[in-house]
Amino acid sequence: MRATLHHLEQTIAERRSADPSQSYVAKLTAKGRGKIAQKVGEEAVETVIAALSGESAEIVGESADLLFHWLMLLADCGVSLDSVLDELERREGLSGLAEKAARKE
Ligand SMILES: N=c1c2ncn([C@@H]3O[C@H](COP(=O)(O)OP(=O)(O)OP(=O)(O)O)[C@@H](O)[C@H]3O)c2ncn1[C@@H]1O[C@H](COP(=O)(O)O)[C@@H](O)[C@H]1O
Repeated sequence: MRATLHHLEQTIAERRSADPSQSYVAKLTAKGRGKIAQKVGEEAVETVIAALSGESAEIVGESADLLFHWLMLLADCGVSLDSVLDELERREGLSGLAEKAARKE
């Protein structure tokens, strides 16, 4: 999971400055952060609709679109994927500590 997302993060970083006529990443980047954010919102809504329909293939496809556009938004904001994954791992550690504390009570 980490490796796939990191590879896509790297690809996006490389394609941002490509020829917009040859690259979707470059084309959307050129439209600005507002448009990238809008795409994230649209793909999130499409993922929700797919989830409510219960169609696994739709959920997979829309989730992939969402993650891809979310990575594009992170790149545009200069935020690394690692910083988000690190935050999730920090929270996992916190919940582990909370569980240990609860067991001691
Ligand atoms: N993972 C993706 C990926 N997922 C979705 N998309 C594109 O995202 C677009 C948005 O989907 P929509 O259904 O909203 O289509 P749309 O109607 O064209 O949307 P609008 O832009 O018109 O709003 C589609 O054109 C898809 O082709 C992607 N485009 C690229 N990638 C990855 O990015 C890499 C670099 O792509 P290029 O920049 O095109 O070289 C590729 O090798 C892939 O690994």
